Amino acid sequence: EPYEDKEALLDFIRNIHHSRSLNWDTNFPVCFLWTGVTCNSDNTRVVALRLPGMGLRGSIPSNTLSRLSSLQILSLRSNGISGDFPQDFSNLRNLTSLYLQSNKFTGSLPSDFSVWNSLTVLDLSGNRFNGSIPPSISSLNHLTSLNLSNNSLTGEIPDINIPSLQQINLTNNHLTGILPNSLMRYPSSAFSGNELSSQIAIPPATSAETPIPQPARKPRGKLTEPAILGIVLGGCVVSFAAIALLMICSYSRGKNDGGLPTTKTRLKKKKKKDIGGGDGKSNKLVFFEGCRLAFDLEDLLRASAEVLGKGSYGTTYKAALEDATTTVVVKRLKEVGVGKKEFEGQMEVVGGIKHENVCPLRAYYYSKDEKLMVYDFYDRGSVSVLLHGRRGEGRTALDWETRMRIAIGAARGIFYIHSTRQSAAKQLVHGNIKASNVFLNSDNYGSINDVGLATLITPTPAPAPNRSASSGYRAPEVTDPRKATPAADVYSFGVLLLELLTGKSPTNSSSGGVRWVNSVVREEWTAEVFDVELLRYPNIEEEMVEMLQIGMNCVVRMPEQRPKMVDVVKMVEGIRRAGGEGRGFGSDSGVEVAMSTPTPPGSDRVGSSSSAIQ
Ligand SMILES: Nc1ncnc2c1ncn2[C@@H]1O[C@H](COP(=O)(O)OP(=O)(O)OP(=O)(O)O)[C@@H](O)[C@H]1O
Repeated sequence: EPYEDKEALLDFIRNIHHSRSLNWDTNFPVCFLWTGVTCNSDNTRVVALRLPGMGLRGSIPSNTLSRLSSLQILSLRSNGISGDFPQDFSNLRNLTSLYLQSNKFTGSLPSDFSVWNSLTVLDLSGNRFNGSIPPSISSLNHLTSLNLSNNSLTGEIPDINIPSLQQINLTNNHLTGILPNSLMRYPSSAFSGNELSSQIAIPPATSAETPIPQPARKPRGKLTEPAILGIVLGGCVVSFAAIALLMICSYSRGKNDGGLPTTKTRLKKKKKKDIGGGDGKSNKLVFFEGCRLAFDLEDLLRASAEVLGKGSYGTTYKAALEDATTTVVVKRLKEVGVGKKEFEGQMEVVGGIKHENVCPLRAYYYSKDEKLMVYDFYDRGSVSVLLHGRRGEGRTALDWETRMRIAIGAARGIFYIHSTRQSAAKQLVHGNIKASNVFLNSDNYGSINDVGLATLITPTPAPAPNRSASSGYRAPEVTDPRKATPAADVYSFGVLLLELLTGKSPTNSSSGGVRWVNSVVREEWTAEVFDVELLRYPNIEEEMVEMLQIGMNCVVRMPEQRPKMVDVVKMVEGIRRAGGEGRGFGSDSGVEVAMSTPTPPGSDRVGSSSSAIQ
């Protein structure tokens, strides 16, 4: 814990009015749970404080934030803070980014800027600062962005000769005189709205900031491969899925149904040789309780099937029956690295899970040569498809509400999985959390698929473009996915959150996605980091910033420093609560829901520390 910084933060918040509630509870770990606070890697110091739009009012109490001497990023933008620029901020010598824009600061700018010689971004726009621009500002020789627009600054513009400075905006002040030579290289619109002598022609622009280029979005081709495979393999696949299902169902139903017509028996014999490996008699499709698959062999004979995709664990098929109401997904596993007993034991645990945020496993099949799993078909596709499918082609954007529900549902589902026992001695872990394994349940909340597979299967490289499909989500300490830990799932969930926020898939560039977010967050180019599709929704910025912080907490490098899933659920549910606008999410009690769900057969619940934090 950063004890001294914690005291400084408490002194600050107790002495300033804030209309939005903050979860700065002294019992919560500052570095993991406190809204807006980011710590260094060993959690001894606070390095960033971001409280945009928290309804802060009045002046900043002296000798509070100035004690955060390791602070690098300070954002208090979009509040109603008044009073002078805090003199004691001169103690914040490590500041790299200072965002105080859109407040009600008055008085003159600090006279000696040289104390912040690490500063790269300075935004004091949209306040009521007056007086002149201090020449000492030109000593900030790391500055890349300076925005003093929309204040009441007077006097001449000093010589600001900073080679690193890329953006400058001094518009809408009362500056006079002529523009110094050192600033001639910037667009004249950067100085409009002043009373400068007519040495330069000033176009009537309102914002003069050089637009930050949007990161190029690569076309996402995730759907094309299954489509192509579907076409290429169509013929044989249709027969495979239909025949496989036919055959396995005939095993399971043959006895009950009192025999099969001749034609089907012939098929049965054929498949027995093909996939049963001669031991077909003892193998059958095992349906789980609650499975209402209303198909029979006739239907299956006519079923059309297509490849949905090839993953690291095998090939996934969609099998649609002719009645147009029954569609199932069959996953054909390869390289199962465990024996029949262990496989069946695991399937019983997974099949026993009944939770609204975990996709149900309907049935499985095991023989020496063939291992199949049967799931419901989700016709809207995975979260990966919803997020990245058909970008730029008039697709329906995935709205913020749904992204929040995906995050909350996925968190609850993972927490439930972690609360289930794989065996008497072992907690169940997912091991392969990623957007293509999350679907929407009937309430549009996230639901986790592929439970229990990672630990069973010897991973083999999936075909491109899926080759690195899991690696962008994989925690750095995981070398063998079969040995994933709960903390590794937390990491992968963090990547999923960042993906929901940025609209960017981590799958194409190994951990590049996260590194990208990290670098952008450091600069707090907020509008840049978030998915452009989200910019159209009003009043969600604070929620996005909060989700971003949770994501960042989950992807810290050291596994023991990541929050536990029980806390993640509360944090994600708390995003909306923090907004305090009465727009909650149902019971908003995923933890409690999970805890009170009946124990799945064959699995004991692991105790949880959920009561520790309320
Ligand atoms: N029940 C389902 N309903 C609809 N689509 C599904 C279902 N199960 C899987 N898919 C989709 O089929 C495709 C292939 O899935 P599969 O699980 O084989 O590979 P993956 O998720 O890409 O990788 P991995 O094998 O590592 O999980 C994915 O796009 C996935 O989202």
